[in-house]
Amino acid sequence: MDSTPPDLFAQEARTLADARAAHAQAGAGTAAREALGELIAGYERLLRETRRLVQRSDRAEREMTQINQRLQELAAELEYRATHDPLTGVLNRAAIIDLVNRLCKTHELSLIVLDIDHFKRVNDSFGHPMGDRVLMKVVDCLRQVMPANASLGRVGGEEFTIALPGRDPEASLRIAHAVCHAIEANEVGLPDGSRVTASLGLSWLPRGGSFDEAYGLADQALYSAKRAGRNRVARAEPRPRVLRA
Ligand SMILES: Nc1nc2c(ncn2[C@@H]2O[C@H](COP(=O)(O)OP(=O)(O)OP(=O)(O)O)[C@@H](O)[C@H]2O)c(=O)[nH]1
Repeated sequence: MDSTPPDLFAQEARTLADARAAHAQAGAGTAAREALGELIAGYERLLRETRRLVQRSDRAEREMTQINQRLQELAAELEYRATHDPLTGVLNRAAIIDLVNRLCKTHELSLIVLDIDHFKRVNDSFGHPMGDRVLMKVVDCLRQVMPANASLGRVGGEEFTIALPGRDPEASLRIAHAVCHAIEANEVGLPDGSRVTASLGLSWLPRGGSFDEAYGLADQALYSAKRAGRNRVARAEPRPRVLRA
């Protein structure tokens, strides 16, 4: 198939060819022939200049399209960097807080706060890069067990939060236990073969809550789980739903 673009000035080129032919046939030395010759030269110059301007504007349009595309890519990259944790790729603190606050307006919501147990020991015994590796492995594991509509964020060094919108307290508790077991069963490859475990605090709020409220309750529960021996789930008393009369 011919991919050459149609000549925008085909009509003008034909007119010029006709004028050249008329010029060739006009009687030599006549004023009309001379005037036609000047007209043809001027028309040729105009046509050449117009073609050049059109080419330049086409090139500028292509460059603008490329710049626009690059700008869109950069904006998406910037948005991603502003909302994600660079190490693990999960939502960062500000982004998960924002998301939970939005979800709370329309959903009842459970919040899990998860803290890796004795994580300092991992860093101290095997070095910071191994600590980073454990964080990434834990996130991989969480992604595998979390329900599809759950959201995961990193709220602190070795502390993550999972938002579970639209789940009742019992279903959320089952998910929290599944998460806790999955982390314990996960092979993270520590040099001494030891397991990594986590403690989890769980809170549940009816629609209309906030991140601060859900996090405060889950954090207290997490503290209880740590005090009770770690590698377990503790939950805050679910705040009762307000039922319409
Ligand atoms: N490798 C690595 N370590 C981190 C990162 N952020 C925080 N930490 C470390 O996480 C550790 C947290 O330790 P602690 O708050 O004492 O808690 P813990 O040792 O997990 O003890 P418990 O929570 O009581 O079970 C500290 O050693 C921090 O340096 C990180 O991005 N990478």
